[in-house]
Amino acid sequence: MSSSIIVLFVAAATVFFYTRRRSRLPLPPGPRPKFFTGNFHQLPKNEPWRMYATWAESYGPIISFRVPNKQFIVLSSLKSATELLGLRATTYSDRPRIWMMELAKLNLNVFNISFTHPYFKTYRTVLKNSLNTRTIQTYQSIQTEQSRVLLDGLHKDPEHFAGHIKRNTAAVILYLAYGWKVIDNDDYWIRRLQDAFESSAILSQPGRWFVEVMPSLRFLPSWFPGAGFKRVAFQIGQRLGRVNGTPLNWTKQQIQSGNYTQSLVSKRLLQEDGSTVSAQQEEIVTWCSQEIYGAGADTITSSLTSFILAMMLYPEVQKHAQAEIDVIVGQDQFPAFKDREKLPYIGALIQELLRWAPVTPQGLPHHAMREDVYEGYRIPKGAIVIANIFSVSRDKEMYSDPLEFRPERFLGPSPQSDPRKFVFGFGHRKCPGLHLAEASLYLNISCILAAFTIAKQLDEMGEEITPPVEFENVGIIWRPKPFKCRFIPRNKDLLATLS
Ligand code: HEM
Repeated sequence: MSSSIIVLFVAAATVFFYTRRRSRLPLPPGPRPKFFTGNFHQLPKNEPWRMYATWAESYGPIISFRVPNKQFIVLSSLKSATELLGLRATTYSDRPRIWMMELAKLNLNVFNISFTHPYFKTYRTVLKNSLNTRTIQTYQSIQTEQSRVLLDGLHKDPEHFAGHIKRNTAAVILYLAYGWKVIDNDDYWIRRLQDAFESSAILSQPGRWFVEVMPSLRFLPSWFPGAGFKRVAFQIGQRLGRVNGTPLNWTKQQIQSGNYTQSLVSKRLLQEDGSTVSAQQEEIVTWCSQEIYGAGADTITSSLTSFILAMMLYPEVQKHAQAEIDVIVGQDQFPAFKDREKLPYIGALIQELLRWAPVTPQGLPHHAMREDVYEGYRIPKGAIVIANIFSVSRDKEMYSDPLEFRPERFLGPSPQSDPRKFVFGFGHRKCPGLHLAEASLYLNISCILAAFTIAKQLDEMGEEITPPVEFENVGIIWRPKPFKCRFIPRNKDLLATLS
């Protein structure tokens, strides 16, 4: 009896002292907060990752700051991001709660869903099954078809190159998600989905909604003065729900008619014995298919637009890549998927593109599910943990002259660190679309380089105009600001095969 009491006493004392020791540990260093508002006043509305990078220069690779009701930890080195978000994934794979998303009833979407929600694992399985390296091979024919449409658009209407790129990425995703074939530039669904996703981005806009600072406000009735945020959330939620149900219902009708194309939705809804799936399974398919559009279209579009900008600014890189294509593929055909392994410079160019212009410079926020200790610092339970992909991509110890676009850095006997270790995120939340993204980038980039030379615009005197290299963020996506360029055909015979 007495020995059990001693054991219990020792255990309790150990827990007590250990917890005290942990909670006495300091938070990672960071800018001095104000008493009530924390560091809110220092956070810019746009490109916050630049501010985090500046702080990291003063305070080191692990920093902390706070805004009312939220503690942030920002990881600016590959080591810290990998060790926490990757190696300790069971602690860091949750997402922070966004109350406006919950009020709009959008919290079950793939990006926001809690790691502990029973749907989480099923989402990842559905996405993995549709986006793994083997399955994406079945999308090669639609990718090739849409790549030809893109080249044709760039040839006939180069001024609107951004629109052609957008159509290309959206068309591939709508096809693989729903079996829907885009046949013109002004596709009804692309317009509606785009519109819906852009309007929903304001729900998670940092600093916009006071309810994120004072969550108890969510209990106010929507008619109450000052509860306008609830009406906004409700309206956006309703609107998105209506838009998102439409393509899924279309696929269901196609399945019922017996005349349908295999897609993520059809594979999930169609039981082998012909029976219908449960409402819960249908809900899972609805979220997964709509989020594939939300996640896939804008990201690849941003990267392809950055590619056009980089080729215009670095003509010697462009020439090198074109020379590789000409030698390996020849000048009488477009590069195909079968040529991918034989084009190492194109592979390195894509790595450099992902590093030089990271599509999501601060990824998506992770959430600490329990208190943790790292390098002598305390990471409190509930902290929002951000991997600053932007800082890592500009880390001078990993990348010499990081602002330069230099694919060579990934070639030769001692290549620099592969950016795919961080640009697609970490741990159990790592991007499930990375293989599809890389395949799309490969095909479109190699075909564009085979067909055109991308060049700067000319002024009235025939002199080249160098546009400023300016990026903007739309939600979490970073993309070049609109710019002009020329697509000079390299091979008229090859382009003639498009018509
Ligand atoms: C260049 C293209 C892309 C980049 C750079 C990119 C990057 C990322 C990053 C950084 C995350 C957050 C990971 C984390 O939380 O640690 C993410 C999540 C995600 N991505 Fe991508 N992505 C790209 C393309 C795609 C594509 C094409 C798809 C689908 C077809 C896709 C689907 C998703 C989904 C569903 C998530 C949410 C995963 C979750 O929260 O569990 N992404 N992506």
